[in-house]
Amino acid sequence: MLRHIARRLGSLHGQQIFNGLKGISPDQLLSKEIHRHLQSSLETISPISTTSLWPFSSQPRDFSQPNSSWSPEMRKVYDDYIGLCDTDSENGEKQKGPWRKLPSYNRSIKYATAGIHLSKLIQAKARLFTRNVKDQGATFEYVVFVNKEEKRCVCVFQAGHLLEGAPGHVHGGAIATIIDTVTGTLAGFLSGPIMTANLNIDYRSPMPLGSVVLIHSALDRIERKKTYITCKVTSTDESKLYTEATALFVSIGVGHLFGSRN
Ligand SMILES: CCCCCCCCCC(=O)SCCNC(=O)CCNC(=O)[C@H](O)C(C)(C)COP(=O)(O)OP(=O)(O)OC[C@H]1O[C@@H](n2cnc3c(N)ncnc32)[C@H](O)[C@@H]1OP(=O)(O)O
Repeated sequence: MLRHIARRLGSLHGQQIFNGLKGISPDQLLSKEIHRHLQSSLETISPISTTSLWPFSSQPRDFSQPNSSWSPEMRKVYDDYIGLCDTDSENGEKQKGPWRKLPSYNRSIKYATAGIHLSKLIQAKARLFTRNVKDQGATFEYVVFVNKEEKRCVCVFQAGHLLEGAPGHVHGGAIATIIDTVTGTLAGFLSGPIMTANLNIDYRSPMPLGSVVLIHSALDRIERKKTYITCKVTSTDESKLYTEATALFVSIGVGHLFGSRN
């Protein structure tokens, strides 16, 4: 079964996992041995900072590209950060910038289900929570820029009209969702595969629907398997504080995703 899973992962990562499975007899497939093989195979896989985790297509759609729903404010902040990313100079040389825009896809690996077999229907329809509404601008419009050297990231987030909680304002759960996403993206970028263990949020000011805000996340510390991230949500000029948060992410082995705690 796991050999089949590795094949279905396809492309780069699946092939690397599959190579790690060669020579394993069928009765070993569900043993602890398999988790060790998967783990050592995954150790050869580049972290998400260098390659995409997308296993289905060589050209997935990046949902964090500008679209017509973006307000001028969203577009301006995006352009400002793009200006701080790597650029190609006129003579064709790459100029290093401190920031990097991360791509954002709307699906993840469908077999990573902690051992629960998903129906074909769910496999086909599963989508990332923050990217599952087709109507552009209706929910989460966001793009994450990461600064590897400073171990921090900034997300430019435009909160759509379907995220209403208190009248005219963004739902606290939607704010928690985008904070979990951004802090989790940074933790994953720095520490590899993680899951959220704890998220503490202080809501300081109500956020009007349609707002464009910055979500600043930074590494606090790493202790063994634990990656602690701090987070502040502000207006784009940083004069107004909307939300503060701290998050703990725990590193997981591939066995955690495939149904064991190894
Ligand atoms: C592509 C787009 C990407 C977007 C990013 C999305 C990020 C979003 C990520 C999520 O939302 S994940 C979904 C929500 N999270 C979960 O469903 C996690 C469910 N919980 C678990 O699977 C496990 O409890 C968990 C992985 C969090 C911890 O696993 P273990 O309990 O096996 O951990 P372990 O026992 O090895 O503990 C490791 C350390 O973490 C500590 N720890 C674990 N859970 C903790 C907790 N809740 N609070 C504080 N400390 C905790 C634990 O005490 C220990 O500390 P020490 O190293 O000091 O001994």
